[in-house]
Amino acid sequence: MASAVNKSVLSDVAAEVKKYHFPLEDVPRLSCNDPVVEQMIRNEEPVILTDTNLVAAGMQWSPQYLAENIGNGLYTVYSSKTQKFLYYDDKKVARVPDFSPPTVHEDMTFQNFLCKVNKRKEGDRWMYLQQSLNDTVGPPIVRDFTTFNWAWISEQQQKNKWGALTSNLLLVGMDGVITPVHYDEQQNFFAQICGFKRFILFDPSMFGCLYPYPVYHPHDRQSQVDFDNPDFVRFPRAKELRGRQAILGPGDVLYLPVYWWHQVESVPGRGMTVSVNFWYKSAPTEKIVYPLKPQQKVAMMRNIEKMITDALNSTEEVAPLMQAMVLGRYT
Ligand SMILES: CCC[C@@H](CC(=O)O)C(=O)C(=O)O
Ligand SMILES: [Zn+2]
Repeated sequence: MASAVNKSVLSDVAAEVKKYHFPLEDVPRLSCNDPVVEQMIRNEEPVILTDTNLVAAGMQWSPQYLAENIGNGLYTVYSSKTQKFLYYDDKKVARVPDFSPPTVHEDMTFQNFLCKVNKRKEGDRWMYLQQSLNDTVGPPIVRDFTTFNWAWISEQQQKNKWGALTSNLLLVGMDGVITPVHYDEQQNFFAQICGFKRFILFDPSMFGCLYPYPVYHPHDRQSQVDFDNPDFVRFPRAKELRGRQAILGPGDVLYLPVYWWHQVESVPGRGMTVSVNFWYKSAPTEKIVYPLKPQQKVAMMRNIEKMITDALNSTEEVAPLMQAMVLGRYT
């Protein structure tokens, strides 16, 4: 099946998206039947799949269709003063006394969310609905959900020995919203339904150039580098960033490997976006093979940070202890 997204539209969108200080190479767009795809997924390389038919009847999930069919359940809607929706973990806020949450979240019906978006005026807060699909959705949505291409995606899960499907997040964004650069600890098949999303991706070995917040911080897994205004004094190695770009249109599915950094932008001027992601627990490490993969080193650094923070029972003492271990001895 040909790519549902028209190539000339994709090149128009590519010309519209914001440019940053780092070079970007295009992620390949391939048919899911291309033998190269199986190898790329096994090697944990990002790839855009143009013909999975993964979300099938979900392709009719326009914001209007969802408002008419999703029922009157309450959904999590984040609002932000800016276009950026920097994720924070509620459970870690207590550890950072002067932390001020960059977004506010409230539960509301889908209809109320859409009404607020349609009534929004210049200067009002930006809004982004992010809700795990669960059994509160209306019967038509449940029916559509059953038409997803579960045979194909379960085959990927089994072939790559991934763990359980942990959630399907329904993402409905205003035109122009941005999820700043971060990594997740799960494998992700990301299905684009409405509008266009531009992914900026960096492989896990770029950890040293993206300066994530400390593990105990509410912004754990998120980079401290602001791509719109990079602070090269605090974060000098951000100059070394070299990334990849994936522009997704309706029907496209991105394989986003675990620990790969990504910033996700709902392309301005192309309408509201609707996406559904599929998060899977990653495969357990069967046998340690050297040299270790960058992902394994990130997991190791996380465990060491957690262990030291818990053992010291103090966040302030972590850096002095690690500096005492390393400065003048290993550097
Ligand atoms: C809360 C998850 C947001 C999503 C990015 C986006 O579509 O804005 C993402 O980061 C992911 O699927 O991993
Ligand atoms: Zn993510």
